[in-house]
Amino acid sequence: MPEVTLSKTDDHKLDSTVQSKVLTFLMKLREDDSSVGLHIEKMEDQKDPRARTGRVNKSWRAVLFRLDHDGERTYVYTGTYEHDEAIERARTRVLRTNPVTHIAEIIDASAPAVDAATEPAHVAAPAKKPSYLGEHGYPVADLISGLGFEKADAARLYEAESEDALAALADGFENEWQRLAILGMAVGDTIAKIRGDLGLEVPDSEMADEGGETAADEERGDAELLDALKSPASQMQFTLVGDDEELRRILEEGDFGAWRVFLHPEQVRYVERDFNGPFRLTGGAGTGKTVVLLHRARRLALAESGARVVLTTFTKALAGMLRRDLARLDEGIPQTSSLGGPGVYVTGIDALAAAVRDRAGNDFWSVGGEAVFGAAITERTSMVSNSQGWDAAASVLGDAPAEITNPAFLEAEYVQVILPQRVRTLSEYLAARRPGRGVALDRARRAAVWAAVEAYRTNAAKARRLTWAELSAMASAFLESRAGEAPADHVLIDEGQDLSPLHWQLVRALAPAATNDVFIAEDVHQRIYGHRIVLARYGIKVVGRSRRLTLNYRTTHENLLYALGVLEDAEYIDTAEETETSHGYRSARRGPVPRVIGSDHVWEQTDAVARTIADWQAAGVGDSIAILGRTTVALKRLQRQLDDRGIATALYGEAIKPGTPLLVTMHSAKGLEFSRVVLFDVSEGSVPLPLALHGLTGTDLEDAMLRERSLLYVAASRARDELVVTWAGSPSGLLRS
Ligand SMILES: Nc1ncnc2c1ncn2[C@@H]1O[C@H](COP(=O)(O)OP(=O)(O)OP(=O)(O)O)[C@@H](O)[C@H]1O
Repeated sequence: MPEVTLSKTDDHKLDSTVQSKVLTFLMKLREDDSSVGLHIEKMEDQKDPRARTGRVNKSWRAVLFRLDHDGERTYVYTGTYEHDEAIERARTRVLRTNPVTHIAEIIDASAPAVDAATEPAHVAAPAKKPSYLGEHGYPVADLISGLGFEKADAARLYEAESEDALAALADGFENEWQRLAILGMAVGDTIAKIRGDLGLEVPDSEMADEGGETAADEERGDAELLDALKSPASQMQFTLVGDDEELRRILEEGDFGAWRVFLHPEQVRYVERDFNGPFRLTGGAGTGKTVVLLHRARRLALAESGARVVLTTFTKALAGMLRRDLARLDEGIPQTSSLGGPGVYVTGIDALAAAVRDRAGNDFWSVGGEAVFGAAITERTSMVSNSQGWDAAASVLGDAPAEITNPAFLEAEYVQVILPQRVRTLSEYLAARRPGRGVALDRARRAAVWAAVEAYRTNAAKARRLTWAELSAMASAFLESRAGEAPADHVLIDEGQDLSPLHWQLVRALAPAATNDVFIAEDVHQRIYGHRIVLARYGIKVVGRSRRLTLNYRTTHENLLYALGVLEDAEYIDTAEETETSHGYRSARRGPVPRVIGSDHVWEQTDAVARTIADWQAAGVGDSIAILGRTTVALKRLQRQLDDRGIATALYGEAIKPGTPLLVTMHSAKGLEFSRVVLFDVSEGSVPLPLALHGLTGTDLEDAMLRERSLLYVAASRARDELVVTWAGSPSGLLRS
């Protein structure tokens, strides 16, 4: 039975009847390639002796390459085309191992070859106009002997006069590695970095000579090619199919399922590598961090039977998506619904604290109470948000300065200082360190704050309520008291930037320090909850153990630039206390420049939104449209107004007819993506939301402003293809002029 390796194709764009014929064809091929009806045929004058076509139906042909080794046969399927085009491709394309990088690639051997005698340096000489690559220190010889470009291709790239022109050329190249290398050069990566990103370990001395003869490479053995197909850089484009079901899924899902199969070599590295302690993967919105986490969770769960893997994130909704996507990735991954059980336990971080409580039984209230409150407490029956109860507690402070009577200040002090340090008495509070807290507190002020804390705790005890932050603190304390009985071997965290100190303490207590104990995906630019924190303070040391992903899979280049523009003018410090940069992000896809529509009046803005949606729907893009707004109230009002204009929409979470545009708050949009997005009412007075800044001063105010900026970035980075931003009156100060 032959094996089939699929290359990334555009087959999902084919008519569905042709697609189903392709599936039947490939299933038959896997069964028996000599079966009548497949018509596996060679071409006249074909450039690659391995090339074949196969009959999908009367008008369509599959283009294949046949490899034989050790009595085994493998077909590399490269797509289905109309008869004549298929014949032409099979005649002219060569599947080979790149002589420099050993990546498997498909080249067009009909392209006129550049004279082999031409010195590489002279290839670029005819370009009289300024060359972007030339001016940015990429010698043409390096493109050829460092990255493996053909001379003719290197010459073509040298003709690009700007970064944009260079990036635009990427689309015309047939192989993933070529497109990524070009995008890398467009954003200024060195050749060494590009090689590193592609996972090319071959030392320079082992590379082929500059301009090595490609004809000789065509004759390399099938065995070598089969080997090359397995390299990480080749696996971005080629995948060996395990069974017919997998074959069907890959063909049907096309681009949407690509994340399951065609990982970037860097993603593969972070999935496969073992780390001796915590590791942090950073990267902008859409750079595939969650995809790495999902694959890594699978890897860890399947590597060792009985492994207990916890996969967690900030919200319940995001955890639900992780659970769904893990099953999508591989139904065979054992998922467990109980903490401490073998398999992957996927849940939100607060639910994780609740799982520790439920597993612990009565001891939880005595051990946790003692550690956090100074004495055992009786069971609390009502779980409430961290903000609840501070208004009443603040009232005991009478006419103390506004800085410390502000409920948001008190809540932050409690969650960032008092609970993480398990401060139980006034004297402990007087001695507590308050790093990163802007408002200075002398003895008298600390005593006043402590009085508010005591009132808060007394009120909560009476009402038998507990906040999620307190629950986390108690859960960590409980786990610490049971050293040697930790319920997890590996904890993987998504959206790490949003977790609070108490969450990190919980993470630390869940899995003992060991190989692959903690793996964090985070993007500090997307911190929309909580405060700036330093991980090392909570026993998680990631300094020097952090890497960054830069290739954006989600949005077009144009949308990416726009979203990144929102971050300009602000400084972001990450959890390892390093300044986060947005430098080097790139996207392989192109699309229209985002449109900003300003209106004098609110009703004009609504008209503009209605027109935009109607245009998209008229153009047949009914699917995957979202309108993102700052608050649910504003979105509900807009929904009524759009309804009056004949545009039906649905609030996110409601059962809807497929194709209905969704109204989503910017917060809920985290983790989602849509083809077309309207960012609604990014006006002064709406974004930042005055209520989110109310009463805050000093660092708390700065932090809240940063969160508002991040929220806009999160929202802008949800659009895959098209982005429209609207405002009324005056634009938000967070929008770029
Ligand atoms: N190797 C890949 N091939 C194709 N698509 C990919 C790949 N990796 C990720 N994607 C797709 O890119 C999009 C973004 O991926 P993902 O959600 O993992 O990014 P992220 O970095 O976690 O984003 P965010 O920070 O915005 O949540 C998803 O649609 C995902 O399926």
